[in-house]
Amino acid sequence: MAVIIPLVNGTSYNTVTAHSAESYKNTVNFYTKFLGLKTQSSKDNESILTNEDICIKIVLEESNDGFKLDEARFNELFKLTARSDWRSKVPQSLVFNVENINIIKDVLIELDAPRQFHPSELSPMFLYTLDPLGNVVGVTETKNAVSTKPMKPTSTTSTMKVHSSLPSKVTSSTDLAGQIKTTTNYPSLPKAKGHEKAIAVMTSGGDAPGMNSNVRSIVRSAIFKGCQAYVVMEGYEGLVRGGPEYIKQVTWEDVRGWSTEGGTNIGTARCMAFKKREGRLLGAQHLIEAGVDALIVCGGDGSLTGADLFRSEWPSLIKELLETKRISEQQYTRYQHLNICGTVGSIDNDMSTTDATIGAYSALDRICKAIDYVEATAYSHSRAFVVEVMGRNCGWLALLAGIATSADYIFIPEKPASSEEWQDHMCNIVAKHRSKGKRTTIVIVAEGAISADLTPITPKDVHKVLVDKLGLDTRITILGHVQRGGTAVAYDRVLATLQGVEAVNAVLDSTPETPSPLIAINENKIVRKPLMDSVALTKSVADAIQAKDFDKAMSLRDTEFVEHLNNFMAINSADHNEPKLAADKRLKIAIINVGAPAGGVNSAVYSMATYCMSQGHKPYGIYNGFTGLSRHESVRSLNWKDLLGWQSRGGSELGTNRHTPEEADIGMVAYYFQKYQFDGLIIVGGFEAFVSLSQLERARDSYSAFRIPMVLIPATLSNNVPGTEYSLGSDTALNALMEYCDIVKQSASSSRGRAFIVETQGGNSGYLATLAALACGAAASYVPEEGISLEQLSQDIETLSGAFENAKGRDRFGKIILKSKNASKALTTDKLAEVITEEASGRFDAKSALPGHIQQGGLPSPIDRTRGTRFAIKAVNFIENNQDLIAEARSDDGDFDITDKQVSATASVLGVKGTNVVFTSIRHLYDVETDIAKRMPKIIHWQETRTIADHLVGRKRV
Ligand SMILES: Nc1ncnc2c1ncn2[C@@H]1O[C@H](COP(=O)(O)OP(=O)(O)OP(=O)(O)O)[C@@H](O)[C@H]1O
Ligand SMILES: O=P(O)(O)OC[C@H]1O[C@](O)(CO)[C@@H](O)[C@@H]1O
Ligand SMILES: [Mg+2]
Repeated sequence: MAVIIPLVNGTSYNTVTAHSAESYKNTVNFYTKFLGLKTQSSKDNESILTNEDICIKIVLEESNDGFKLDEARFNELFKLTARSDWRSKVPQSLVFNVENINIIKDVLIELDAPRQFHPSELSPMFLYTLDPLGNVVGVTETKNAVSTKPMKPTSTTSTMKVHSSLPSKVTSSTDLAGQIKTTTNYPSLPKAKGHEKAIAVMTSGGDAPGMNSNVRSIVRSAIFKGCQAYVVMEGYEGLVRGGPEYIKQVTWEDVRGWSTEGGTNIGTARCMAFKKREGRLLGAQHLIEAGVDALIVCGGDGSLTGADLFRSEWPSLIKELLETKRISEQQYTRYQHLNICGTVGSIDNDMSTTDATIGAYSALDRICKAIDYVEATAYSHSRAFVVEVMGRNCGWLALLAGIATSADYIFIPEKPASSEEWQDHMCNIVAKHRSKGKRTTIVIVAEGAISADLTPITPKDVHKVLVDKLGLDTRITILGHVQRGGTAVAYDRVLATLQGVEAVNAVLDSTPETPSPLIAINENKIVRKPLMDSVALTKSVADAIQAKDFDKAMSLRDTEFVEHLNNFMAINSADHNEPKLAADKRLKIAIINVGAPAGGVNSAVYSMATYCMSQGHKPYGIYNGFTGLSRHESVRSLNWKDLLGWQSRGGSELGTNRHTPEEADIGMVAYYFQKYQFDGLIIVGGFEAFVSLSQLERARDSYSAFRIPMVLIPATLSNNVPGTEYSLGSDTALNALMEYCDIVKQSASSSRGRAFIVETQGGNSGYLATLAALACGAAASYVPEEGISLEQLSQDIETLSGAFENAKGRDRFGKIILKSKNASKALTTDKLAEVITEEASGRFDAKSALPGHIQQGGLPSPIDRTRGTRFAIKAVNFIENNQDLIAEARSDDGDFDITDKQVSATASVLGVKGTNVVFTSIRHLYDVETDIAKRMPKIIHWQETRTIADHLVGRKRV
């Protein structure tokens, strides 16, 4: 056995996997004792350890081999003496004296120079392989890919640089050379050998944008893992019909370019025959005839209900097939278990246990754009519009569109009212909005909208009420199938791609005992859920609606759905209903933008203000950042009418700049905080906003005006704010960049032998480049976290040349490469294009393409708008909830004494982490989790995405 001990520089974190409880404990001890790392967080089977330079995650996996390393052994193996520059300001360099290397047994050390040095400064990386007695039997110089050859033990003492690597598992020393460069900690994609399964994918039900990305990802992941990939054409219809025309084996090339295409290229259907047992019997027979071992179904609640039924009936189906001699004894034995998995693809977002279904955000995007357009003509004529959106049994599209466009009223099946109630309620709200000076009225009706007695509410019904009771000039717009059309938004492409990879993993992990999985997303994490439970829960919502138990239906919907609905009702009734809170609970809350503009910032301000109004608080806007405040006292009370339309606008209506309070004059900032007696502050912005919050928190000792709850809503296209995996604006930016890439890719395709190098913004963060590469199927991406090594560049040019030669003038061969502006100081984007063209020696050429500030986006994406609302309301709640805590810290004589807990709870960053939305103390984030010099969090949450993006385009890593 061998174990790899990785160390990593500050830009990322590595995962060390221990395979027994004891080695887990010892590994943790090792890092804490010898390297002085501190526990940042820990669970039973996982510890994250950091200091200012390193962040390592140690994970205990199930013991598979009884492998152990005890502490004494570690001591023996590693007499590590940290050199004096260990904690110096050379964050990427960790230098140790490693003694007694010749007695190292079962241990492999990857030795290398730090990652981000200029290639000319890099020393070679060696890979030592040791025999069971601890002798070094092989050394591989991986930089030049020198093959392993036996050699004598090396000297007992040497000074070496220990390089980062991300080994995900303990592996046999014999095949380490192949494994060492697999640097992933998310869904680990082993090399293509060993699995010989045939994995089929189908799309079913209504098509949804993103289905093609899902199919592409499943096909390529399956092939990558050494499986055969099949597609079932036309949904369940193809299963029922069977044969090679409907169940086809496909190749890597067959799905080229699919991620940019809307609809589903393998066809879909609503198949009545599959609802009957005879249809499913035929389906089982055809799957077995085609030799398919596993089926992945991408479809909505109906399709997955069908899949679940198929799975549960499988034993009886194959028994019948055997008895009627439609399959052989051998086939019966081989296909005992139906290996099935669901990836939820439907625009309706009506499947329980997942926050989003593939296609739902693309449909929402179409809806919001349409309503933004309608809004303009409604304003011109001062008209009302009734807009019908899709969603047969689910109001998600209508609800989210209601929030994203600040519609006046929505009708959804989950929250019906009696006929009289809804008429009065709607007219009341619309009339109040009109009386306050609003010229437009937008009412959104879900296709499945009903009243409390289950009678459908149609756009015509609503139209009649608006005309008859309010006398409004009213029009109806039915959006129809436009909502399902077009290419997928970035979120859906990424979701579909990651879910595809995870679905193949799940299928390969599956045993006859494993419940069939459904691949879901919770907040920002791809997770597996039992298909059967998800189907049952989804059905129970529909049953509750049919039984008119609407409270139950609502309680069975995801908590986020309920949260969105409450938020919509609160901001929609702002300023004309009686405020919720008693007078003594009402606060003065300020909001400010800091940093570059980002999509969703205005939504946050709009929602913060309207929510404050509904609660009874007084919202203030601080215009033009901290300099606006210190120089011009730019504080204005926010009023409802002035904010109309902000929800849908790009940029920053408050005005923004990058100055922190200290740069602006923190004394003046404190003075105005005192003058206006603010009870809480919400900062919306990126890294400068993060630094600003830290400055204000640390200045509480000197300025009592800052002794109030303060919270940061991250908003930056760089998505580099510590404490969160998502920042407002990053989705808008990703979509703007993706659309740009699709266009240049099309141009490259038409020119045949051409690649475009697209330069992305994002400072030192490679987030945009990485995610856009995944969404567009880019041939490569270069990011600041990795730099551009000449070896990798040569390899990429080689791969591209090979691809162009194979293309032989066919279409869909447009190539793009994403490059973060800061990926290399020496290689500018133009230079890179020149170098590639030169090196390609006429086989193809490269051109640079600079989207620049287009990446800030025009209209904010629905994701940024609705999350802006959600975060703003959570931020106000944070300020409300922490008033008492900070009051405790203020003593009578004006001294300020605050515990860590109080800091943490009263000055925090709101963020999405994994499956949760959390508040994290600014002091902790600043001191522990941030690389201030690089303006980056130490932990890069999207690291794994790079590996997947590379695998799916066949990029070879040096
Ligand atoms: N209860 C069921 N038993 C067997 N098959 C089913 C069942 N429900 C649905 N299916 C199969 O799944 C297909 C698609 O279902 P449905 O039309 O409800 O769409 P969906 O998957 O919910 O997607 P969407 O709602 O997005 O259109 C059906 O045409 C049928 O073939
Ligand atoms: O395209 P079809 O078969 O008319 O189905 C329309 C239905 O499909 C969906 O778009 C997806 O389920 C529903 O919102 C809509 O009611
Ligand atoms: Mg459905």
